[in-house]
Amino acid sequence: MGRKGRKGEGRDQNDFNLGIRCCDRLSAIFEYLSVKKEKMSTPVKKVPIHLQSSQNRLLIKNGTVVNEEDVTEEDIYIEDGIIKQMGNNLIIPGGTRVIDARGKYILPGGIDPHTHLDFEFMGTRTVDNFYSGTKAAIAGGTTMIIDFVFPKKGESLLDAYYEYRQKADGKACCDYAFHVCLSHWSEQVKRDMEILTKEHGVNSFKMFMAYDFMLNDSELYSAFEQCQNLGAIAQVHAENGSIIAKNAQRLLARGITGPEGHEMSRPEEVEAEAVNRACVIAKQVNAPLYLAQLTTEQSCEILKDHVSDGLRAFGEVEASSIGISGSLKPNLNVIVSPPIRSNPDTPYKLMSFLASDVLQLIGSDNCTFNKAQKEMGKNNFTKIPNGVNGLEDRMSVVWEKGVQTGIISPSRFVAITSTNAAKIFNLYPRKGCIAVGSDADIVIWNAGATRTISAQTHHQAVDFNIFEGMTCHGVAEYVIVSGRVCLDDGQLRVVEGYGHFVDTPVFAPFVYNPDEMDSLKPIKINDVNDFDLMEKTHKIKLVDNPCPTPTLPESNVTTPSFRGHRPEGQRNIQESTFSLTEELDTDRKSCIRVRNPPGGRSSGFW
Ligand SMILES: NC(=O)NCCC(=O)O
Ligand SMILES: [Zn+2]
Repeated sequence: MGRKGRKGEGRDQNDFNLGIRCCDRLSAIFEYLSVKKEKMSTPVKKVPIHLQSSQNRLLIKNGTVVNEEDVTEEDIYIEDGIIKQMGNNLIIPGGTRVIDARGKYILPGGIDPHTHLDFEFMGTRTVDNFYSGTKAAIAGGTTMIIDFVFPKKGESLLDAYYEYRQKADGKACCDYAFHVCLSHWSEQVKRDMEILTKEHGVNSFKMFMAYDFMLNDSELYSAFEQCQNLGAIAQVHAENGSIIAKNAQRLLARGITGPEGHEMSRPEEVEAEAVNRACVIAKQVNAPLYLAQLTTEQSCEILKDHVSDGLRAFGEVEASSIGISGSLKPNLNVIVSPPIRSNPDTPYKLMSFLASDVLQLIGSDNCTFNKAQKEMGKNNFTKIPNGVNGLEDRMSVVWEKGVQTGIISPSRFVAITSTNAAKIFNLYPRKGCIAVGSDADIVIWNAGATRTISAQTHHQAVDFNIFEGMTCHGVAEYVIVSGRVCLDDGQLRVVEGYGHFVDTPVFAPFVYNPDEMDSLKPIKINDVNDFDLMEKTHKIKLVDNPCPTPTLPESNVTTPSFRGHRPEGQRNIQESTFSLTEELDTDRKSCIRVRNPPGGRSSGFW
C-alpha cells in the first residue's frame, strides 16, 4: 500500500474547516502543519530532506489576487507551504525570496478534477503517468489533480485503490486525490465503498452508462443510494451504451470503419438520454449527482431543468470540448467519449453554461495514447483507444475561450478551474482559494502573454497535442506547489514525489449542506477591490477588452524586492535548482550524512 491510506494518517479537511470556523486561525495553521509533517511517513521515493525543510519563505508582491468572489491587491507571504499572511504592509522575516508579480494575476492553482494517468484501457496503457502527467500539469498552472481508480471488471475496489496509490505515491509532483470507478455492482462493492470513504479518503464514485462495464439502471439506483448513505458524490459517464453498441454494429456492417464512425455512433441525443436518466435515478434516492464530461447544449439544458426541479447536481465539461469542438475533421487522435462534437456552436454554448453556473467546472479527461496506440483502431473505430490530452493546456484553453473572449471574468475562471472542484470534493478552503491558512498552491498568470500550444514544446509524454497550433493568451509564469516554486519564471523545476495524497472527506458541505458554506469562507483581512472596482481602477472591461494587463501601484511591503541574505546555515528551497529525478537521486545521497534538515528546524513563526 502507498504511504498514506489508513485512517487518521492525513489531515482531515473537517479539522481544517473547524479551525477556520472558530476563527482560531493560528492554531488551525499549527495543527495543520504538525499533521502535514506526518503525511510523508513512508514514501516510496524520498523527497530530499532539504525540500521538506520548514524554512520555505516566499513573498509574492504587487500582484492582483483573484479569488472566486473577489479581486484584491495584496501581497502574499508563504511559509512551510502555507499562506501565512496577506495584506499590504506585511512584516516578514529577512531571507525571504521575493517574486514581483506586478501586472500579473495571482490565481489559486488549478485543480483538474478528471485525469487518467498510468491507466490501462482498451487493451493498452496511457503514456502519461503520475510523474509526466503532474509535471505537465504544473507547467500549465494546475497544482492538484483528481485521478480515477479504475478497477477491472470484477476486481476488488480496495485492491484497485492500493494499486493506484502505488502508481501515484512517490511519483506525483503535485497533490492528488482519487475518485473510484465502479466497473460492476455487488454487495462486496457496496461494502468496499464504505471502507474507502471511512478509511481511505475517497468521497466520490463514478459509474458508467456506456462501455462493456456499464451498470444497468437498477445497479445505478443502488450505487447512487449507497453514495447518498455514505455522504459521497455519485458521478456518471452519461451515454447510452446499449444504443451505441447497436449503432456501431450497423455502421461497421455498412463499411463505415474510420474515426468518423465514432461520433456517428454516439449522437448528441444518446448522451442527452443518459443525462436525463441519471438525473431521474438520482432524484429517486435523493443522491447528489456529478455529470462528468458533458459535451452538448442539450445535455446542459436537461441538467439545468433537473436542478431547477430541486436535484442537487453538478456539471463538468472538458477542455477538449471547449477548445476544438467544431473545428476538426474526425481523426484517430481526437477520439474520446463522449465525442468532441462536430457542431461548431458547441464551444460557445458550453462556455456560456460555465458562465451561468449551469456547469460548474472544467476538467481535462486527460487520457493520453500515442499515435501508434491510436492506430489500433484504424480499421475499426470501436477499437481506437479513447482519450485525449488536456492536463497541461486546460488553463490556457479556458482562459483563451472564456476570459479572452469576454464570456467569463477572471473570478469565474478561478471558480471553474479550481474553487468549485475544491468545494465539490471537500477540499475547500484548504485548496481552491488564496487565503491565510490555505495551501500555497498558486499561479502567477500573465494575461498579456501568449503561447502557441505544440507537441514540440509540451511536457506531456504523448507524441501529439489535440490543440496543436492554438495560440492562447494567459501564460503561467510562476507556479507554486505547496510553497515551492516549481515553475520559476517559465523554468520547470518539479520534484518527483513532492505531491501528497489528499483525503477527500465525505459530506462535503457544498454538496450536502450548502447553507454551511458561508461559515467556511476565508476571512478577508484586506478586501480592497471587487470586480466593479477592478473595472474602474484598472480599466479592465471584460467584454470590450477581455484580457488586460493590470498596472498596479508599488506595494508598501517592507521587504526588499531581491533575494535577501540567508541566515547562516539555512538553505532555502526556493533557491534549489533540483528538478529531475536524476538530480534528486544525487542529492538524496548527499543528504544522508546531514542530521538536521539543511533548512533548519521549524520553530513556528520567526
Ligand atoms: N473519456 C475517454 O474517452 N477515455 C477515458 C475513460 C473515460 O473517462 O470514459
Ligand atoms: Zn475520463
